[in-house]
Amino acid sequence: MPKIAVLPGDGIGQEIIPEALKVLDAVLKNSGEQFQFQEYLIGGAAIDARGKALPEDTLAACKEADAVLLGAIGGPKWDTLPAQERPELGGLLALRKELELYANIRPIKMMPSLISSSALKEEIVRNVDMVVIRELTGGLYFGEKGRKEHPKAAYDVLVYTEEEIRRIVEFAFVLAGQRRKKLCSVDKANVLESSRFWREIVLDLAPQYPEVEVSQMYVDNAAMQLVRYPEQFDVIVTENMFGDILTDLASMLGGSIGMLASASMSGKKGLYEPAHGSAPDIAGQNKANPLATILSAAMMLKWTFGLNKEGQLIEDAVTKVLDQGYRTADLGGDPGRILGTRQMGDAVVDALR
Ligand SMILES: NC(=O)C1=CN([C@@H]2O[C@H](COP(=O)(O)OP(=O)(O)OC[C@H]3O[C@@H](n4cnc5c(N)ncnc54)[C@H](O)[C@@H]3O)[C@@H](O)[C@H]2O)C=CC1
Ligand SMILES: CC(C)CC(=O)C(=O)O
Ligand SMILES: [Mg+2]
Repeated sequence: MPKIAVLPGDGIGQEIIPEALKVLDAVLKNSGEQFQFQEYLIGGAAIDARGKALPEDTLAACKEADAVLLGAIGGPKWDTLPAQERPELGGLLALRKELELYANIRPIKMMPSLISSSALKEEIVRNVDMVVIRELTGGLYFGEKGRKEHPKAAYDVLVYTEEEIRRIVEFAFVLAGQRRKKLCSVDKANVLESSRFWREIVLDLAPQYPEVEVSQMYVDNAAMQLVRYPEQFDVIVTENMFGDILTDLASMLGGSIGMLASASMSGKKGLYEPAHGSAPDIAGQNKANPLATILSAAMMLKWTFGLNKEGQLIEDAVTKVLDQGYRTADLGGDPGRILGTRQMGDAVVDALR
């Protein structure tokens, strides 16, 4: 039986994961598919219970599992720990590296019923339909970091090997070939040597994908273009930190960070998680939007298990609930139709029936 390691993590991670499990249970029951779900600790919860952010049994279970479903990690309680011990570097980033999840896929698509939730005007966001491919196990987040004395200083090194760039750019070319065949590589090649190297590799690979129209854009311009004219983008491929920042920005085109699902892949194996964090400001209040996690679970069914019909059923159920006017607080809308986290999970389950 396929195994799914479930890692709720911290803050709203504890509230959104049960909703995704509820929805998965409903859709899998109808289809007769069986999976084994097992929960493990990660992040601050693991530090508190076990003294480290990524305990051995969690890592072993994630390596053995066919897929990992994760909520979110981190929070103020653990912010004063040394960087390597924190839930972020010691937990989630260590897990991504251990599982070699180099390709992070973040789809941003305007759902017609959420146009009024977007941060931008209708005519700008109406046709937004893009995927950001973020390199996830290299770059600035994984380079050497440290402090120096005399004079006091701190550093984080941005380094990429040729192989790391090649595999993520190839991944993006292939995906672009399956979509509208437009790839935009985002970098800072006017300043960074690693970006100049990245550009060379993009140009080297481009002739192998003649059907894909490729462009290169500086990251500062890309941030502006995402707000000015987002429908120009089909697939974006970019460095780890650039992708982290640009996708939080782009999430608001689609209505809320609470809608942005993600898959982090290495072959068929994947870790599925919402793009947002543990939202300490609303944790424990039944206010978090569980839809990014529910949509990440749909991505899991499609990308790891090839259950396209079941994944699509979940996506259609989410669309139906939103079309009916139901919202979580982050999406705004009619105050009479604002649901809590659990009630939104229930509404998606109802819509599956
Ligand atoms: N993948 C992960 O586990 C990530 C973890 N983090 C960690 O999370 C903690 C909080 O980080 P922040 O910078 O505040 O980012 P965040 O994404 O947790 O929250 C930013 C803002 O978005 C709101 N928000 C986020 N998700 C939401 C949802 N599902 N529904 C409604 N509103 C939502 C929050 O209430 C907050 O106002 C930090 O410890 C950070 O390191 C941050 C990003 C990703
Ligand atoms: C722990 C963070 C670096 C994670 C994050 O912000 C992200 O993956 O989007
Ligand atoms: Mg982020």
